[in-house]
Amino acid sequence: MAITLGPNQYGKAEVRLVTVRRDGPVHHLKDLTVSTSLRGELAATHLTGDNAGVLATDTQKNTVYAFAKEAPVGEIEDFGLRLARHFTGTQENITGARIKIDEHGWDRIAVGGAPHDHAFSRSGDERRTTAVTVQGDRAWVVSGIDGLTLLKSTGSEFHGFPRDQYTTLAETSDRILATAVTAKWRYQGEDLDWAASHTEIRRVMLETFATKHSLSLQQTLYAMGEAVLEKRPEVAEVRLSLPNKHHFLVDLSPFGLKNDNEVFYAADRPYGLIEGTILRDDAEDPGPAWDIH
Ligand SMILES: O=c1[nH]c(=O)c2[nH]c(=O)[nH]c2[nH]1
Repeated sequence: MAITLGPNQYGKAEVRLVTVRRDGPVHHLKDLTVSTSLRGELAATHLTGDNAGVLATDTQKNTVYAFAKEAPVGEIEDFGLRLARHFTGTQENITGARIKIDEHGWDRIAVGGAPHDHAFSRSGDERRTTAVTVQGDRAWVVSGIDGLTLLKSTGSEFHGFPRDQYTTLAETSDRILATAVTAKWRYQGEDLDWAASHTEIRRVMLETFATKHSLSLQQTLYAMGEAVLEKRPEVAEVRLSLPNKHHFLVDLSPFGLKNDNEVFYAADRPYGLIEGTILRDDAEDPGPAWDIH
């Protein structure tokens, strides 16, 4: 039996980086969680412990902080591309790099109705994300949204599903539909206005969730991805992971009360998990863009 080293990568996970841009009295915050992963000729350290080609994960973390000082961080996609190209361009045996970045939002605190110069409140659970992969001369950018919780209180049905001896779920023509969106979209090209693209993709997905009458969360998932591809030519492929955050009608009959679709129990777990990919049939080869672990 022969044993070999399979695919591997290494890096520093979840480097917490906060920058303050001090342009006069109005400060600008960036709050990022950055993870680096390097790939390449790394057999020696695994097989013999020879670390001559291992750029320490501590150095990778320091590079993130130094880069944040040396130039404005800017959009997360650009920061990721700069870091990835630095690692592959300066370490002989490092041929590939993936930089994952989550951006946490902050809102200015309103004081007397006016946004404060330097006091902020966290925007909530939603994060803007990116995963930049550089392999040789090529780059792939997959950006997205995490933790965007949505709910519609009508305009959702679920019926017509098979019934077997284990089925108890009642058919419904009017239910709450709620989810927490994890979306990832693969860009074609990298000379893009990342922030504007993110804003528009988010808007299209939200509008579709709100306006598409839903016969299943699967149908809503497809509609959201399809709308993004129809409206945003820079996107080749959309992947969505949508937990079905069940809201069960509470049985009020023991109290002599009728529940007219008004009182719900918001279940925590288990939850349905609906996942899917929507893509252009003429999209260019995804390369290593998705092989994320
Ligand atoms: O939109 C839904 N899709 C399902 O596959 C499913 N399964 C289930 O129990 N409820 C729902 N809702």
